[in-house]
Amino acid sequence: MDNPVIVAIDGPSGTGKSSTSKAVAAKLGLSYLDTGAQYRAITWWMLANGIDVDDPAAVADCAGKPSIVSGTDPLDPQISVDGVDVTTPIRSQQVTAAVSAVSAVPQVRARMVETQRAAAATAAAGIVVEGRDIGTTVLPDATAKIFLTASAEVRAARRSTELKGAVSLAATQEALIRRDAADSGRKTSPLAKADDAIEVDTSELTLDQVVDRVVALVEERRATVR
Ligand SMILES: Nc1ncnc2c1ncn2[C@@H]1O[C@H](COP(=O)(O)OP(=O)(O)OP(=O)(O)O)[C@@H](O)[C@H]1O
Ligand SMILES: Nc1ccn([C@H]2C[C@H](O)[C@@H](COP(=O)(O)O)O2)c(=O)n1
Repeated sequence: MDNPVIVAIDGPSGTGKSSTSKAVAAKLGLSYLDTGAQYRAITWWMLANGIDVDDPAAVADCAGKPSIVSGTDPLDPQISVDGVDVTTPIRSQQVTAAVSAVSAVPQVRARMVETQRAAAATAAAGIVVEGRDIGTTVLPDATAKIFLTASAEVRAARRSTELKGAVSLAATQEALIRRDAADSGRKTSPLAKADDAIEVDTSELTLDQVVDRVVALVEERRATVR
């Protein structure tokens, strides 16, 4: 039997990690884990419980309290906190604005990384894991590591379309750049491309083209490690 294939997909906000990862996992018959959703879920819990997200000590004290359960079906990725389905509320502007601060706290990261490694270790056929530090920290021995990029203009335009113009293009771009700076600048496992990751610039590619390219890269890597 083939070894489970582990695919790490990292990159800044809005580069297409989630869309690509879900489609690649579905095509290859693999599980899927959205680690950003996990950081959003713990952030949602902190906000719901009145924790000051700008106080790292307060966040660290509570890091072990919520029980977070992530689904790994690429066709229906769900996430719950203490039994509450938070798949939709974790996408709110309030959570988006607070998630970089919460995810910079080492105690939060330690807990999430443990659950992420456990999910990868128990995925029978293999898994596509997306985030910011998967190739560098969480799964450094992944079969294939992909780092997605796209220009800030393209990423903001994509998000703006998704938000149906509810927020201005300029404000969307500014928020993306601010979040990337916070995620790249934190001390503990910042957003970074692993030395052995393959960079795919998605600016000029359709989603289908990105998915085909990533599937081909995974198949190539799989063939060399078989
Ligand atoms: N290659 C592409 N061409 C056009 N639109 C795309 C492409 N890839 C993704 N999109 C769209 O861009 C938006 C952002 O994509 P997605 O949520 O997959 O990015 P992400 O990197 O996971 O973002 P985040 O890190 O903020 O969660 C979505 O609306 C998605 O449909
Ligand atoms: N491996 C990860 C994944 C995500 N984060 C943080 C940083 C992001 O701004 C935030 C939300 O992620 P998104 O849903 O936009 O992919 O979560 C991280 O630190 N490490």
